[in-house]
Amino acid sequence: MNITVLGAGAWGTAFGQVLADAGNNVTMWAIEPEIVEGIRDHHHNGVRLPSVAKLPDNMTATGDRAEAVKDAEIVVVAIAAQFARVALAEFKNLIPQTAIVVSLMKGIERTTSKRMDQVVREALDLPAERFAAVSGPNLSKEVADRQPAATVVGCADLDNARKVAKACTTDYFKAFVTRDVIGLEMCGSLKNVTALAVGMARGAGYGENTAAMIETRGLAELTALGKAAGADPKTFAGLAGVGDMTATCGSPLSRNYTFGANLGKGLSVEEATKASNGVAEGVPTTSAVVALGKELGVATPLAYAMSRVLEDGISCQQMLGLLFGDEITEE
Ligand SMILES: NC(=O)C1=CN([C@@H]2O[C@H](COP(=O)(O)OP(=O)(O)OC[C@H]3O[C@@H](n4cnc5c(N)ncnc54)[C@H](OP(=O)(O)O)[C@@H]3O)[C@@H](O)[C@H]2O)C=CC1
Ligand SMILES: O=C(CO)COP(=O)(O)O
Repeated sequence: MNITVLGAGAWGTAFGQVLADAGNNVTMWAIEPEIVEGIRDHHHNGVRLPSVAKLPDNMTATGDRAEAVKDAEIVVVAIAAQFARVALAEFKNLIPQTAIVVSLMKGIERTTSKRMDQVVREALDLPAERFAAVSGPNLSKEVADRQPAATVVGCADLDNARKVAKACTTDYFKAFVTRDVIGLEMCGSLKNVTALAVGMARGAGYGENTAAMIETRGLAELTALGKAAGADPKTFAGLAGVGDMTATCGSPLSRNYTFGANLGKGLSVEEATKASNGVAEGVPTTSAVVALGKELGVATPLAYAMSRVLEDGISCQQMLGLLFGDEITEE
């Protein structure tokens, strides 16, 4: 198949390699000429994925939007979530009417509290059956190293989910399918907020008990919010839920975990942003989750506590103190 990936960041490029390894012709679109030239002329993305010495031969790049998508059967979107709407507006009349559009993004739009399925479909005026989300425990560097991993492809039309899953299946990358797009979106976005908190606790020197407490309460929070948004509770126990929570909250390869760890070590939000090796989606997503919780009538103590860290600079101990009320409750 001809597949175009919009955004040659770490995950966009690593997923592009998966698609190329699966036998597809892959075109990466990027704004920065340095990235385009690197991938097109040298099969290397030295800016965002330097660990891969040589990207596959069936992977090229362009900075021209029309050229990028003109023959695409699948268009994959891997742009930082807060910029997706603006970036996609430029592709609205260029993407073929038959193409399936796949989002790899894990974030909630801060200005609207909308999930990426909503943002992408609104920006491109796309029917539900032509939108798919991909979410799972997929730290980009490990996937780029071709370490065994699995993911979940969600689409309202299960045949289209299968088409996308087949397109990204290799001997090291396995894709499952689901109809639960909302569940995938909620898992991917909210685990980033939890990873910020776990990272912060680790950076402050706390151990396994504290990390497990935050992860478990984070999972409870994302399950409650996801259910209220219309997700299937089963999704939270799967790869995109518990799976991604485990990977992201347990690895310094995660930008969200590392951002949190830097806060825990005493860096300011500004300093942690400067130190970040790519987008930490949990940062802008945190306040969007708090707003979404209010909209859906679901308590979001973890997201609220992290929003106080990000907005008011409260300490790790103060953040942890906000996770629980004073009264004794059932778990
Ligand atoms: N890295 C990972 O392990 C995983 C990441 N994800 C998700 O995938 C998404 C992308 O992540 P990743 O590739 O790692 O992030 P990076 O930080 O490596 O790259 C961000 C990408 O967004 C692009 N971008 C930013 N602003 C704009 C804009 N205004 N217009 C167009 N493009 C823009 C960047 O382009 P430029 O380089 O030109 O600035 C770059 O391609 C995120 O939502 C992330 O949560 C999901 C699973 C795994
Ligand atoms: O989503 C991820 C792994 O599944 C990557 O997490 P980060 O965006 O925090 O690096």
